[in-house]
Amino acid sequence: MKLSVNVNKLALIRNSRGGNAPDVLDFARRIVGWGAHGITVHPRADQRHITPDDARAVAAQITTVETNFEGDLREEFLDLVMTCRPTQCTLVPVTPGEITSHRGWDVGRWGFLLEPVLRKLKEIGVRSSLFVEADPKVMPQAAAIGADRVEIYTGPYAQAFDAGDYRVELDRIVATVKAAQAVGVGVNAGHDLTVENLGPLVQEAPEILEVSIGHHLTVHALEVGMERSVKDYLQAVAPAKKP
Ligand SMILES: CC(=O)[C@@H](O)[C@H](O)COP(=O)(O)O
Ligand SMILES: NCC(=O)COP(=O)(O)O
Repeated sequence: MKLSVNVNKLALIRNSRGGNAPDVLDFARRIVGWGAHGITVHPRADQRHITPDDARAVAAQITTVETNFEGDLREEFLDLVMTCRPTQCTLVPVTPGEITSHRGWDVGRWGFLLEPVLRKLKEIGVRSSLFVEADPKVMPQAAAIGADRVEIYTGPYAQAFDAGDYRVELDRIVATVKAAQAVGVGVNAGHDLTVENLGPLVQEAPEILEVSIGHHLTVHALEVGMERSVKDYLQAVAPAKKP
C-alpha cells in the first residue's frame, strides 16, 4: 500500500502568516526524500491552503514519485489539471462552505457530468479516481463511466474506530474493495486516517493501492516534534555560557 502525503495543512499554516514558512514545496521534496510514495494536494476554490501556484510547483518539481491532485469539477481546477498533468486526478464533490470533505460522489446521479471529465483525463494520460463512499453497489457504476480508480472516503470508518466499534464500517470497505476488483477498478482510500486506525485497514484490505493522508500525519508531526522544538527554543533563550 502506497502512502501519498497530503501537504494541505502545511499550506494552511503558511497562509495564516503570509510569507513562505513553512515552505510547502521544500517540505514536499523532503517528504519524498523520507520515503513517501507520493504527494497529494487539494486546491480549494477559496485557496485557504494549497494555491494554484503550489499545485503548479508540486507538479513541476516533484517528479520522482506520483502526484495526486484532488478537487471538484470547477473549471479552474480542471484547467490546472490539464496544464499540470499530475499522475492522478481524484474528483471530489465539494459542498460550498464545507470545512473538509464529508461525502463521496453519488455516481448514479452525477455520472453524466463525471464521464466526460474521466474521458478527458484518459486522453491526456492522467489516471483518474473518484472519491466515493464505501458501497459495493457503486463500483460497477464507477467502472461503467470509465474511472481508473476510486478513493474510498474513510471518514465514517475513522469515526467508528474512535467510537470503539469499527466492524461494520471496515466490512463495508472490504466488500467495496472486492466489488471494485471484480470490475477492474483500482482502489485508494483516504480521510482522517491515523497511525492507529490504519492497522485494521491495512490488515483486512491490503489490496488498497494508495492512502492519502494529511491532517493526522501533520498532527502526529507536532506530537513527535513539539518536545524537540520547545527544547531547542529554551536553548536559544538561555544565557550564553561564559567561556
Ligand atoms: C478528499 C479528501 O478527503 C481530502 O482531500 C480532504 O478533503 C482534504 O481536504 P482539506 O485538507 O481541505 O480538509
Ligand atoms: N484524500 C484524503 C487526503 O488527501 C487527506 O485527508 P486527511 O488525512 O487530511 O483527512
